[in-house]
Amino acid sequence: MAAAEITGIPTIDLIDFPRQSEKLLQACEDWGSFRLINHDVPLTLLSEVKSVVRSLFDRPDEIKRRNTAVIPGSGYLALKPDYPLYEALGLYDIVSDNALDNFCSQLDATPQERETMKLFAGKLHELGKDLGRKIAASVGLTSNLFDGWTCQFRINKYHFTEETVGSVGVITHTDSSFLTILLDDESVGGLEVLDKSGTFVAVDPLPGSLLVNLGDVAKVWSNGRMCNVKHRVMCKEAVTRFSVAMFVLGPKEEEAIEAPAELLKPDQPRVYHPFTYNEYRKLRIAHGHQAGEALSIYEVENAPSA
Ligand SMILES: O=C(O)CCC(=O)C(=O)O
Ligand SMILES: [Fe+2]
Repeated sequence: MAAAEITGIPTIDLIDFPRQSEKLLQACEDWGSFRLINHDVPLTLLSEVKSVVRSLFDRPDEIKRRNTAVIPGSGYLALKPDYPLYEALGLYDIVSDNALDNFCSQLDATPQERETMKLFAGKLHELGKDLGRKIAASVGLTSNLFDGWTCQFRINKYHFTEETVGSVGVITHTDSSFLTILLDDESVGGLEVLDKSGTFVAVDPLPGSLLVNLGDVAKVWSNGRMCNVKHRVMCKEAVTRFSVAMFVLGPKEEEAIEAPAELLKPDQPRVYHPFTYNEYRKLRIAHGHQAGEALSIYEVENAPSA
């Protein structure tokens, strides 16, 4: 019997390392998106986080509006006439106890809700750092790649109804981060990633798993080898959808993002000039670029196009 055709994003089993190192690299290069199974974030914590998220969005409007942005786009995003299905709350710098406490206070979180968010932030931060080491190892580097990097949470609510089935929840974009760990909805689908042939592929829910999407910083760090996956969220059914994204953005402040020297070869010279994350984020927003187009500004002339 012919082998079944494999469709959809790859699955990475975190307890099968270093055996899956090559598969991880392939997933980063071919898709820029993969499911993570056998992570060590307890399932009970995942479902507690989902309850906290539902309850935070149920707060009155004036409370949600206290969740102001620390950097552009990092705070509360209300439903808008031209963007009517998507609402979000944000927490910039999940690693700082201060920022986490601030976020919880703004939203009048109960002590138990605070505890859940703190536990979840800690677990996801550790998972992020583990992925950083594994991605570095997959290209032959021994590095605590994400140590000291800034991480941001965005908590998403999609107001899907009968009338909105078939319309766009979030438009096609890339994440500006190195990578994003996503706790997607355990039962409501809608996320789609663009594959290499330019076709959107549905990412179906898999309860208990997490999802990783690589962003623009990963493309630069890998000298153009890894894919900053374009993705969008479509309304497929009339059920409210929730997700939580943790963006591993980039090194703090003035530290530049660039491909490490070990990844450069005589026939693979540097593709992008170094830049800082904040500089890039500002540029992306200023140009209204959503899908990594701003990276072209940093392209090194005459380098092979990525
Ligand atoms: O909700 C999702 O599944 C995806 C959200 C997303 O792409 C984002 O927050 O950048
Ligand atoms: Fe995204």
